[in-house]
Amino acid sequence: MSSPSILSPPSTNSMAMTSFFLHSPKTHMGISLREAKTSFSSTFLSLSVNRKQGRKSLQVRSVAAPSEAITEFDDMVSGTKRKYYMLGGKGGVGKTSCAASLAVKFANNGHPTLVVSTDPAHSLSDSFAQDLAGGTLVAVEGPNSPLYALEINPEKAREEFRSANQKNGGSGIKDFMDGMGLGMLVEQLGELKLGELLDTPPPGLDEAIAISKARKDYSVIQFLEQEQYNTFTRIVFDTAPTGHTLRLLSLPDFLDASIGKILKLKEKIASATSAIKSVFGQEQTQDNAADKLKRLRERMIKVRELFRDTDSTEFVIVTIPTVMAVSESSRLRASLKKENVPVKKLVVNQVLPPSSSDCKFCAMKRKDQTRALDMIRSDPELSGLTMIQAPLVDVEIRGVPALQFLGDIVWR
Ligand SMILES: Nc1ncnc2c1ncn2[C@@H]1O[C@H](COP(=O)(O)OP(=O)(O)OP(=O)(O)O)[C@@H](O)[C@H]1O
Repeated sequence: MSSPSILSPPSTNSMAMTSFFLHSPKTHMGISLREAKTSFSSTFLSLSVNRKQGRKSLQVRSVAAPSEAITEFDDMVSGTKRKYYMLGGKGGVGKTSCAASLAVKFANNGHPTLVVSTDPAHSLSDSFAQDLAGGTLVAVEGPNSPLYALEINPEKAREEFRSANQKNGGSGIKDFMDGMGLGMLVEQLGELKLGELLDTPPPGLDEAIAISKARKDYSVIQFLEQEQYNTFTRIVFDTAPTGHTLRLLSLPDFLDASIGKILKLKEKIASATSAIKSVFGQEQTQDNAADKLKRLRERMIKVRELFRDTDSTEFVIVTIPTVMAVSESSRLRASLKKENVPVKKLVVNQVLPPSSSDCKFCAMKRKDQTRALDMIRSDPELSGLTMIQAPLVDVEIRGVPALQFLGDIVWR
């Protein structure tokens, strides 16, 4: 089965018109652009086929159906206050495609947007068909408003962390933690044998590194605090598969608790040293370490609040219609609930579109998917979420035009 390739740049007018040149028109299993017209009812896709240089030019115009005057996407796109969208779910279900298509759609709707991948197995570069590696902000070409992407590499950062940790005297750790924007923590905890503490990294540290990134300019805290990021009104996270994401989300709590304990210890040590020093008549050297730690703790609380703030943050679960993926999504939703992370939507990706001429394989597959969709409807964790069904399409979703096409189907 040969995949059609997308060769043309997108049309960028406000009617969400997408123009594709397709080599082959459709396959049996996935939705062809023509089938999209009848399958996913709240968007009407009016298609016209032109002959141009021997290829078919297909124009897709999407118009909101009257019954959906206020759509889910209207809600997501409205307002210039910054919003964070975190997309997560089981490996391979389409998190990156959905996150990238959402970012493109935000940018095409006037939002300067940043899309960040915290998945160790990055596929943002593949998804945008552009090299985004290197751990710095890279401009994505194509959308109407600025769209930047950032791939954070936790594996590499962890290696840096370990080798830094093995250096003598703790300066390596200090340099590395400085790079992560946590240098202050090292300075203040120098006498508490931080090296030993860091030698046995607590759960969630990988994610701390991933999220704070080797360059402090790109840590989540920086996104919150630095003026230069004020321009981004939408930040979309393509998160790592479920387990990593949960650890990441519980991290602010973990750090909060750890810093709380360290603070108490620090205060005890400070009062003990000051008692000794006063006996020997030395000047009291109680530094403001405790204050600094308190400030760090407050910043961590800010991050935690961000994850839990229903006004600014939403975690979108992405799944596919299989029993295994649905079961995992249900567990993810339960864990997110426990963490008080707001979840409203469930994207069910790769749903077979209706067809009057199913082959045996397609009919079986459809039956399977119907069972999984029913499972979602009766699942106590998932049934309350808004279900967004995204069709299995017959083109590989790569590059801005394809992402724009997917975005116009999924995010309505
Ligand atoms: N609706 C769809 N129709 C057809 N193909 C799709 C669809 N959604 C995603 N894909 C394809 O599925 C593959 C996996 O998608 P993607 O990389 O977005 O998943 P992921 O969940 O981010 O994966 P990972 O967990 O490995 O990062 C890609 O080749 C992508 O093009």
